[in-house]
Amino acid sequence: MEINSFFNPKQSKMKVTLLVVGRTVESHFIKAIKDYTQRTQRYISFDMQVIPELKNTKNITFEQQKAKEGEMICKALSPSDYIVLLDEHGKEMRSIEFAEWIEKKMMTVNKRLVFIIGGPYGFSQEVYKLANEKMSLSKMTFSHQMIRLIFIEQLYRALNILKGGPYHHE
Ligand SMILES: C[S@@+](CC[C@H](N)C(=O)[O-])C[C@H]1O[C@@H](n2cnc3c(N)ncnc32)[C@H](O)[C@@H]1O
Repeated sequence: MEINSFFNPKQSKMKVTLLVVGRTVESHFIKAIKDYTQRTQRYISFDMQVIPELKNTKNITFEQQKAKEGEMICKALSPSDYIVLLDEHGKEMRSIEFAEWIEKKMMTVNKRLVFIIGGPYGFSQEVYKLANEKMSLSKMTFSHQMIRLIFIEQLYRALNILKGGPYHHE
């Protein structure tokens, strides 16, 4: 990849949102997510939007939980959003390929680029139908809490690659 150290992500109109289901509960993830969020915000407009977790899930099936979470995910989206589901069955990329991908999106997406992490049982069919793309961060499955940190670190890494920074070594 040709690294463009003059590239200025702040000039892009694109806003990146990471949409998640349920608050982050573990303090070690909260701390690290905050750190990588702040680093990422030096480069780009980025926020994490949290859909409140469902209450009393013991009395409903996994499918019912996915459907209810799916309804809330759909409500949080708007027709102008470019939607990417983080999904273990999606397309895999190397970090440098993800940097190139995000650079293209900065030039073509003028509104929100929304990455979505599913709840503990994944996405409902309604959410899959809205997706523009599906992206995998590994063939392995991570918890819906842990993948937040893994994704934000990769986003920060991609932006640092585009700026020609020292964070990524290949
Ligand atoms: C515990 S996983 C759900 C697993 C569920 N069996 C499924 O098929 O989606 C919770 C969420 O974390 C995210 N996730 C977990 N592992 C992932 C991976 N390797 N790549 C991308 N996203 C992942 C996805 O958004 C998923 O909906």
